[in-house]
Amino acid sequence: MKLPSASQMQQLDRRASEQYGIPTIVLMENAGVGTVRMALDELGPCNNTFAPIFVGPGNNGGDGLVIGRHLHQRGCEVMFFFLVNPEKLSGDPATNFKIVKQLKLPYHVVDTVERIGMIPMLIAQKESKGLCCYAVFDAIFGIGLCRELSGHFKKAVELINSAAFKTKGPVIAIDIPSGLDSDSGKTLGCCVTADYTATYGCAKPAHFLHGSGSPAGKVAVIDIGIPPAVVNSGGIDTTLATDALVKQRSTSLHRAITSHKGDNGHLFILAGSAGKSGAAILAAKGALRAGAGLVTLGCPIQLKDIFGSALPEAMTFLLSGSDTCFSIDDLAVIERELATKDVLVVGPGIGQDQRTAELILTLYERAKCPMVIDADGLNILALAAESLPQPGGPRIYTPHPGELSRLIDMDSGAINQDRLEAVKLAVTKFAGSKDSVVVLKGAGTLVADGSGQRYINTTGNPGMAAAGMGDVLSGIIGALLCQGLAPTDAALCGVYLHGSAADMLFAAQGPGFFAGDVADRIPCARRKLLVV
Ligand SMILES: NC(=O)C1=CN([C@@H]2O[C@H](COP(=O)(O)OP(=O)(O)OC[C@H]3O[C@@H](n4cnc5c(N)ncnc54)[C@H](O)[C@@H]3O)[C@@H](O)[C@H]2O)[C@@H](O)CC1
Ligand SMILES: [K+]
Repeated sequence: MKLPSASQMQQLDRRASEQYGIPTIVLMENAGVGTVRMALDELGPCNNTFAPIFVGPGNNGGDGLVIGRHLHQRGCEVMFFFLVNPEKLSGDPATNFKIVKQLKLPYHVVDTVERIGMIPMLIAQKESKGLCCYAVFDAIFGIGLCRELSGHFKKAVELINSAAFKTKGPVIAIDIPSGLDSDSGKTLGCCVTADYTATYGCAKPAHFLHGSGSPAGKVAVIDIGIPPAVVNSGGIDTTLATDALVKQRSTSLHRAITSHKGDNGHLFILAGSAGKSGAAILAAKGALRAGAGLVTLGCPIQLKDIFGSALPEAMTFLLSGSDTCFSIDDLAVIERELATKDVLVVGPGIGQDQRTAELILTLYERAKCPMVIDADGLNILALAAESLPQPGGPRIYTPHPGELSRLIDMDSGAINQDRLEAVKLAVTKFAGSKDSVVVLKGAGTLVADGSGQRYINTTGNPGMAAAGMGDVLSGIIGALLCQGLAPTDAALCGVYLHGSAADMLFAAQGPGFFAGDVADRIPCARRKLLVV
């Protein structure tokens, strides 16, 4: 599912009307009718109910007027609350206002903070007639929002979000919750927290950038009649990682009946150090559960006993360059080992010892195989950012916002304000080459590649904010690369499977599961996706 930016969406609307002659008022009518159908499907009939509709100054408000008209036709008592003087509306919203007036539908102008304060009393009058609220419709601002909410606009949003209002009925946001920036997901002052969002033509990035905590609630995409050819030629570079997309990108993971371990790749992992041996075990576990044929853990001498006994399915390769950590003195033997391996995972728990840093930077430059770089591997790259060599092969970087902040020298607060832009910056500024992929972890994990494509993941939950989750993910991505997926697909499918496994645990028991539990669920998540 393509996710256009606000300006791309405006272009799609424009092309539908200018190139194909579809009048914008028809698009608006389709939007309103589609929303009412969605509401009826979700909430049941609306006769003998009432519905407050908050109407803003632009076309989003116009959608609200169409919705009100069609609810009225089905027996609902609509109450329009205009946040601007409706006589000053122009274009399609003005036309729809004229129809509302002809139909003598009741409306109130609430264009000051004081007038917003009167809304609860007006609603109480409806309730005193024994009517229940069907839903509250937020048609204040859509993708045309261009500055922070203030004054009575802010007050209206606060009223919709207030505890007293929430008990009245579900909130349905029109196109996008008012106050939410469509491209970045940033809240401009404050934003409506909706139960449902009816969005038009295409969903927008902001609907999914907050992961399972989205203020958009359940999102329904309403077909308003924009020809698919317009959407497909819109140059949209952001895509939602849906079940269908991930299925399509992972079909090559299907196992032949005659498959043997040699067919499924050999992963080499450099992870862990004294006190952080668990990072290596979790990465190896993630990789084995995600189907890597063979996994070998590079092993500093001091960790020999732990690595040897913790996970019998993984092999170990003793590295004697340093007792406690990986070292540049291990380079020759590691390079020999890599000749028989398909993919390298580096970073979880390795620390930032100078000898380790030299090793990682040299491998970054020389290893021809795909390399997944996580945690301290990323911190080492960040410290060397000024003189970073060109990578020797495909590289997949898996930072969380703090690590990305060090990598691209951008404040992590600024990264969180616009994660889509930050991940794009990272893949161009830092990663550079066509085969580079950046995975920005968090609620609504992002994947960006050197071709300019960006993906928003749809799986995962707050239970994943726990130790070792990233280690498991690096192993999963390494395993998918081993099984032949291209770097972008390995990252995309890896984050999806990781989140999907965690979602099974969250549904069964809520937060408190371990990273290792997530690894153990990967085969179920994979089976759900691939059937085999
Ligand atoms: N153009 C089209 O063909 C279609 C547009 N549709 C609807 O139109 C919406 C976009 O319409 P518009 O471009 O008119 O934009 P909006 O309706 O989102 O609002 C833009 C108006 O709000 C004002 N504004 C922006 N931020 C403000 C703030 N913080 N405080 C006060 N005023 C503020 C702007 O100056 C402008 O007057 C979409 O989200 C969708 O709901 C749908 O009807 C489908 C068809
Ligand atoms: K809205």
